Parts: sequence; C-alpha cells; structure tokens
Amino acid sequence: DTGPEEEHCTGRTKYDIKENARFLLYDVNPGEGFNLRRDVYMRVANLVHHLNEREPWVLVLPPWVRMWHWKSRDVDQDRLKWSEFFDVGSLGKHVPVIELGDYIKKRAPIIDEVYHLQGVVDVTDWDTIMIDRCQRDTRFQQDAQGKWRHWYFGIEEIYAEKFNCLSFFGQLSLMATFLAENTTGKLIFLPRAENLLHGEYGEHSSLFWKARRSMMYAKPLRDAGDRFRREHLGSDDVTDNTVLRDWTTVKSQPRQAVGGAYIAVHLRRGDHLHVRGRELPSIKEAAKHVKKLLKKLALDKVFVATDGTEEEYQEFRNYLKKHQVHQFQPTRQEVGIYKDGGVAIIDQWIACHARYFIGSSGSTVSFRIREDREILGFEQSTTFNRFCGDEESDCEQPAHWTIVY
Ligand SMILES: C[C@@H]1O[C@H](OP(=O)(O)OP(=O)(O)OC[C@H]2O[C@@H](n3cnc4c(=O)[nH]c(N)nc43)[C@H](O)[C@@H]2O)[C@@H](O)[C@H](O)[C@@H]1O
Repeated sequence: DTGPEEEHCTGRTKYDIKENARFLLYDVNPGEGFNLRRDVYMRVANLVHHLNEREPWVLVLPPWVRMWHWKSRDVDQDRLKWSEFFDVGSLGKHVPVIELGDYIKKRAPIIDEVYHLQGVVDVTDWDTIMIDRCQRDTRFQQDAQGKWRHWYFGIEEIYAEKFNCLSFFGQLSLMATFLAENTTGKLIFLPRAENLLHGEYGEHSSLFWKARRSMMYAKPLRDAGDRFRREHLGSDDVTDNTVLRDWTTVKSQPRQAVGGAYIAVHLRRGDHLHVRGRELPSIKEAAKHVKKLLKKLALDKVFVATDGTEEEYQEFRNYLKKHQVHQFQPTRQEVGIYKDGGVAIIDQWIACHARYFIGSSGSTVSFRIREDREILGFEQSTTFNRFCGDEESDCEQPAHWTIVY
C-alpha cells in the first residue's frame, strides 16, 4: 500500500506502509520551541519503534505551525512539512513516518482516539498509566453530533471520535503496551507528547542515538551550510575529516573529526535572557572569552550563530576587530526558501563543523549542535563547552552526552 504520499522519499529510502498499519499522531505543548520539539520527536519515534515490535505502526508527522521564535512576518510559515527541514527518507529508516498532510490526502481525516497526555500528581507514582480526569482545560470540545472538535493544526476537516485524558509516568514500553492492548483505532492522537520520557536508558542508549542519527537535515539546508563553510570559513568535509557516512551502516566512529579552522559560538539571547539571564554572558564577556580561545587554539576565525539583534552582533564584532567574525546572513529571498527554522538549522550545521564549539547554557539549540558533533566524531573537549554568566560563581560545564551505537 505505498502510494504517491511516500514519493518524497527517494527510491533508496522508500519504505512500505503495510495495509494493516495503525497510525500515531502527536503534538507538543504550544509554547515549546523547535529544538525541544525535535527531542519530543525522538521519544515518539522510539515509542513507534516499540509498537512495531508487536504490529505495524506508522508515525504521523505533525505539521510545523508558526512558532513564536519565527519572526519573519513576510514568510508563510504555517503548516510546514517536515521535508522542509529534515530528510524524511532518513527518518523513515528508523521508523515508518508519513506527513499528516499526506495522510489525509488518502485517508479519512478522522482521529479514532485521542489520549491527551498529562503527568501524574504524585511523582513517586512511577509506572502509572490510567484514563483519568483532565487536570486542566484541554481545548477539546464535543459538538452536537458527538464529534470532538479541536484546533488540529488548523486543518478544519479533522475531528475525533473519542477523547480521554491519560495520566502517564513511566517508560516508553509501558505506553507501547497500553496502546497495543487498550486501543483499536486506525489513527491515534497523543497531544502533549512532551509528557513521554526517553526510553529505558534515556539519552545513553543506542535507541536514542538511532532516532537522533536518523534526523538528518534536509539536503538544501546542508548544502547551504556547506557553501557558507567553503566560501567564508575555508572549511570542507574532506579537509576537516567530517565526511558523514550512511548512519544505518555506521557501527562506531573514531573521534577523528578535525573541523574547520574556526571557533563556532552559539549566543542565545532574546527570551533566554529573561529565563536564564544569570547563566548567559554579556556580549563583552563572551567576546573576551572567545578572544582567549582564539589565542589558545591558534585560530583567527569565528562563526556566530545567534538569535540576538544586529546591535548585539555588531557589538560582538567590535570587540573582536582584529579577527574574522562571520554570521550566516540570508537574503529575504533565502529566508523565503529556507524559512526561519531552516536558517536556524543552517546555523547549527555550520556550528557543528567547527574545530571548537561553545554554546549557551540550557539552550536546546546548543544541545542539538553538540549531538551533531558527537555524530561527526569530535573530541568531547571541543564540544561540551558553554559560556558562563558574568556573575556566575559556579559555572558548571555541560554534561557529556556520549554517543552510543
Ligand atoms: C526560553 C526558552 O527557550 C527555549 O529555546 P531553546 O532551548 O534555546 O531552543 P528552541 O526550542 O529551538 O527555541 C529557540 C529558537 O530561537 C531561534 N534561535 C535560537 N538560536 C538561534 C541561532 O543561533 N540562530 C538562529 N537562526 N535562530 C536561533 C530558533 O528559531 C530556535 O528554534 C524554548 O524552547 C522555550 O520555548 C523558551 O522560549
């Protein structure tokens, strides 16, 4: 039962969606940003992996709706497909996936069962899963015909037949058992999927890293990043020893990546300054630190990934006048093509190829860059670094999330 819906996957990566397959759609708390959502994807993908140990299930990719951080008002960023940002064929090599838009082109836009996930009140209740009273307003409403209406990513024809709140605190395998044994619908929807946790050994398991490695960025974004590396930073994969092999065949990776002759910094500003201000440096202190690093590493180039303002970037450059400071600055036309989400990925892609990376405390943008560097095979001392706040006395450096194959 493969149809035109799967055509965006190349022949090499095309997977079958079995006739009897069931489908799992999910959503995340609306306030969460792009890179936290990527983490939730990994949890859901591994839930689908567990489900497939019993019967065929397919993960339905929820469209990307405009996020608060996507500030380009002149660009249409509503209901974007995953293929804008990721190589969907590669995702499909870990678990079968289909974009929601493609799903409803062929099948009825009916969700059979909704399980609105919520945490448990008593956090000592590990291994809890039960249909429960809803703890808060879920914004699901039943109409006169008994259909459950909701925003559903802005796709009006979708409705659900059944709705429940589900309290959950436990392993992914517990959720898989529940779905396999207590549900029968063709399409199941799990809103608030951030309530799922990573599986058995969490971030330290090969399953986590399989899901992570399958999240290859879309080729046009990688190409744009590679072009910038070549043209502005003199960096290419052969010289830098960062040639990426097909992740499905890689069983280990010696830490031999050299990286381009530049330091990459991720300077998270904007709303993070309010939430984690104490742990973020002033621009001046960040620049002072980078100056020291450049000297220590005998480098001259800096690549800056940031959501900061143009003023903040110029201030940073001014402190580093004697050095080459670069930023990926897309034209309006390029923003239209890549979207704000794609521009952030291009920044991440350039940053993860640097000889040395230093990120911002607590930002999932920095986390994802570090994971990419683990995948590329960098020495951990060049990766697990962060800026300290100017007044921070105990500036703990990021824990090493070591890749597992
Ligand atoms: C304060 C909290 O921060 C959490 O953000 P955090 O983990 O950094 O990471 P994200 O969840 O991805 O949200 C931050 C967003 O800001 C933009 N952004 C941040 N850094 C860069 C950069 O270097 N380059 C570009 N081009 N864009 C950047 C980008 O759109 C990114 O998805 C959020 O998930 C929470 O919702 C909350 O806002």
